[in-house]
Amino acid sequence: MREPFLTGGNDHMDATEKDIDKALRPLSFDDFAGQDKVVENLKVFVAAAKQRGDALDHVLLHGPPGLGKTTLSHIIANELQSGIKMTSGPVLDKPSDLAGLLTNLEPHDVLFIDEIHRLNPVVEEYLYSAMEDYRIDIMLDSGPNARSVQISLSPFTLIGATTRSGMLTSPLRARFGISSRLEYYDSKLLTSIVQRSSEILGTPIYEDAAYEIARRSRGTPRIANNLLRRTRDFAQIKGDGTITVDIAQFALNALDVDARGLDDMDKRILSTIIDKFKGGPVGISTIATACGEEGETIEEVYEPFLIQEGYIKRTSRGREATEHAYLHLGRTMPQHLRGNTGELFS
Ligand SMILES: Nc1ncnc2c1ncn2[C@@H]1O[C@H](COP(=O)(O)OP(=O)(O)OP(=O)(O)O)[C@@H](O)[C@H]1O
Ligand SMILES: [Mg+2]
Repeated sequence: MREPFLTGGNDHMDATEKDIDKALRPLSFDDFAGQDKVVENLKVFVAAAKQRGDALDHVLLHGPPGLGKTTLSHIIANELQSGIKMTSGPVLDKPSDLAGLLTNLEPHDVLFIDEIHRLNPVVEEYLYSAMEDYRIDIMLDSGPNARSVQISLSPFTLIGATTRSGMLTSPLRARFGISSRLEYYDSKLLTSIVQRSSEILGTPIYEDAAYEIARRSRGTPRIANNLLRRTRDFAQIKGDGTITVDIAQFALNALDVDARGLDDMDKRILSTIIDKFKGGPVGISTIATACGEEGETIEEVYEPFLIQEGYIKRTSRGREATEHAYLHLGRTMPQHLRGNTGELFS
């Protein structure tokens, strides 16, 4: 398993870490760095809905973990000056769970459903009429006494977040009027995020040190903030509390984050493809078994970055390591594999 602080949400954190996490979270569009196009559009849609006195249309936010989907949802609710209720796909077990949440919404409130690709299909059916007509039909009793009652809901905005938009059913996807994809951040943006976070934490940091953390954060603000927190520990214990580039390099090496931001599991995936499967093509489930990780996690968390950075290729026959991956691991790509460009197939 990958170090938990690099991947998942904040479930593993203790109270203080959660407080820090909260303090670092941007609260308005203006605090939110990057994703310019997404943010510009959302600003317009929010302002227009407010001006008309309507609920904002339903929003789907998709993209790899840690890029700001949950953060943006809170920002949207803040900017709408509306309340927000949070839940997640796997938690909504029964239609009554959903009905309970929906009937408690005030007009124009936001209902945030994380991991919306993991909704129970029965619950999902109920969501359709809620999204479309702001009403739900609930069955009372069963057998001969069964009857359905219709409950009207306040106009609300559903914000769905997912790392796997491909797994959404098309009826659900079609009910989102707004769909935004978050992309990985470049090092410059991440540098400014690291600088902002250090300021909030009260930790002095040199710009080159912020950049060092940024460029080794897999394009992901959550990872940048986590690496910053750990680097701050090293600065406190091994230095005078200020984060210099030397401290940053020392900390990142100690955390097994390499010069390109690849961590232990990334490297394990690449070396598996190269050493065990002669560079591929090899299927994701085979890679997963060989690496001792869930296939889903590899597909959601690791692979998108490795593909974007050009270390692996998805072909019709599976995943292949690129020459870039061979070089990064200090290997030479066999002559017969060079120029063997598999077609992009997803
Ligand atoms: N644009 C940004 N500017 C500054 N900080 C950001 C930005 N985006 C995300 N963050 C920080 O990164 C952390 C992770 O963001 P968030 O929890 O919103 O990601 P997510 O996309 O919901 O991830 P997951 O898919 O794992 O739920 C947040 O705590 C926030 O502080
Ligand atoms: Mg989230």
